[in-house]
Amino acid sequence: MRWKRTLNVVDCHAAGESGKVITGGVGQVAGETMFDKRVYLETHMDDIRKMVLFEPRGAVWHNANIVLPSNNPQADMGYVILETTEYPAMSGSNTICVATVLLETGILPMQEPVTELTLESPAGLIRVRCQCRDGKVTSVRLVNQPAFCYYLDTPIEVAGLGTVRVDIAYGGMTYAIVEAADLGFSLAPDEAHDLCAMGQRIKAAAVEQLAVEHPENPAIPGITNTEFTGPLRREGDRLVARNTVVVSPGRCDRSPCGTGTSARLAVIQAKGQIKPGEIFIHESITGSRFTGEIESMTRVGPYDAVVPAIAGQAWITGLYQMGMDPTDPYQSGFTLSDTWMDSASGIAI
Ligand SMILES: O=C(O)[C@H]1NCC[C@@H]1O
Repeated sequence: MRWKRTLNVVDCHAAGESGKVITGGVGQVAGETMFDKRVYLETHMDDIRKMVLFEPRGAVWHNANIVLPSNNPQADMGYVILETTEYPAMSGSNTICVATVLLETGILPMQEPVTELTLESPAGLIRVRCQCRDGKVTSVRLVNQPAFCYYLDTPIEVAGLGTVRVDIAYGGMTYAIVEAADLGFSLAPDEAHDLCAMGQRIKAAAVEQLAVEHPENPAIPGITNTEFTGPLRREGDRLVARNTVVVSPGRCDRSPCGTGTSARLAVIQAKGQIKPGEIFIHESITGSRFTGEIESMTRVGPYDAVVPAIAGQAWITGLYQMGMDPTDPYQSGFTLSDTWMDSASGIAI
């Protein structure tokens, strides 16, 4: 056997959502910042993302992260996030997996009961506070880059559905946010397939009808996900709500989605439904939970923005080497529209 590439992979999930962490085997990635490295990976090394996430090695619900040394003197480590259709600037579930793997595999030293880290994501520095006990990371709380709303309660025309009211918000990824009940959904697990089909149509209409551009970095991808939200309710002194994010190319996030939670915090703050410091429990379609909170308010270009903090837990599920045999016909992997909903049936995208 002679592999032309060998990656060291730690399989992990945060609240049910996959977040593989690639700890070695990628080699040099050019660029000063993690955003530069993200661009370099996308333009020169995208075969790695396809190898890891496309079939036959990956699946539509897989995500991955490449851990890289950071040039920022404030950062303990950097990482670039790889998803099935994009390289997001930020991801909550993936960041929780990265912090957990860095500490639980000893790449960075763990201090009990609390380890503070600063990680450089493509979106910028992320401060992370990990609760640790007996060698296990029991909670990761990250302070995300600012989240803000591009549009609130804006009507769009969706093929076959008519007029749908959406909020468009950025939380590290850009979301078209809709009330699930407006479209007849309760966010039950058996609705996942129908939510994905409808979510993709809403996203396509939003992309076509509502322009977005991140004011500080126009290279950040535009609207790529639809977030279906359940009603916001009070339980004691906490706000609680259910949601599901339909991640491109059309599958439900298994976790409550950290960037989706950040975007929702921006929306409910703008609508006067939450104040800084109040605890917001966001529940996924699988029943898993993240805790959200607005740390402070800020501005991003012309927009009022929230600085969101998101907390959740991750678990390592495997540790192995993934290889590429030079005679393997699927060097760039493939996708099939049975599970890769919006992909061409047949072969690689
Ligand atoms: O937690 C999040 O932000 C995400 N989970 C998978 C898709 C998003 O990156």
